[in-house]
Amino acid sequence: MGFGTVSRGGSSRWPDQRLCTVEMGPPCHTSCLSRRKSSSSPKIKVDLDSSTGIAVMKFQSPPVNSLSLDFLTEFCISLEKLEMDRSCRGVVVTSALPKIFSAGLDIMEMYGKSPERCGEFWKAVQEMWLKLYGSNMVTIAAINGSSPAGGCLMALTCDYRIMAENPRYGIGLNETQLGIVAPFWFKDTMVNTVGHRTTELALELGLLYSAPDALRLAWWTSWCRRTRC
Ligand SMILES: CC/C=C\C/C=C\C/C=C\CC/C=C/CC(=O)SCCNC(=O)CCNC(=O)[C@H](O)C(C)(C)COP(=O)(O)OP(=O)(O)OC[C@H]1O[C@@H](n2cnc3c(N)ncnc32)[C@H](O)[C@@H]1OP(=O)(O)O
Repeated sequence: MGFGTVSRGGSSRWPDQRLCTVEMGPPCHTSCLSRRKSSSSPKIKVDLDSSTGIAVMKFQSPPVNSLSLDFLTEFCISLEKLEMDRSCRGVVVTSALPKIFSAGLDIMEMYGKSPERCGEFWKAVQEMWLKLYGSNMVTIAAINGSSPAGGCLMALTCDYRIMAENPRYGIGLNETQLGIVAPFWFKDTMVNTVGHRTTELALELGLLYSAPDALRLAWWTSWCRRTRC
């Protein structure tokens, strides 16, 4: 499947300044509650605070938030709904599970399935990327756990990234370590963030980075010491 032109940002919902901090705590006052809209699908929970215009999209698909066809479909529908809500200016994607942001593409979707099902799955992967990359909202990945391969793609596709520091959390396009090749547009998304040389090395070796190492290579807008964002 080819790609059309992707528009990125360019709406009044974009702030002029780079966004460096994200308020992710509970509502400060009960009056805030009335301005919160929540929706939940089996794998994704969305909370939109209309007073700030910030939505938090939490992945809740145990054990590892793998990107199955169902997950990707729910993700695209949730993002579309936020896109249509003019009160929403930005969205934070994060995980409700401990230790895992997303394990990437669901391996079980790529094994023993019919060509039709494979086609549907692959289209959903591309759709996720197109919708996230082309979003008019400010998109932020709050990476509170491991994020290999497709999980890393999702984070790289956002405008900004913040990662929790924990030596057990790794992020990267590690497909080479798995004996598969990262598709060219996975690679391009990484090049856009960290440049050619770093991407070349990372993909050749299938590297997973810790938060401080990734920060050194300019992956992040910010990082935090708390293990849970
Ligand atoms: C169909 C395609 C058709 C056309 C496309 C054409 C071309 C495209 C070709 C190739 C695509 C290339 C792109 C690939 C991108 C990807 O994302 S591939 C997926 C890569 N991800 C991984 O390999 C992740 C592997 N998992 C881990 O490293 C660890 O599980 C993780 C660090 C995430 C968590 O570790 P831990 O907390 O110790 O948990 P466990 O390892 O014990 O795992 C718990 C259970 O979760 C299952 N699981 C883990 N990862 C996945 C996954 N990606 N998909 C499905 N299931 C997963 C794991 O098996 C355990 O299950 P169990 O409890 O044993 O039942």
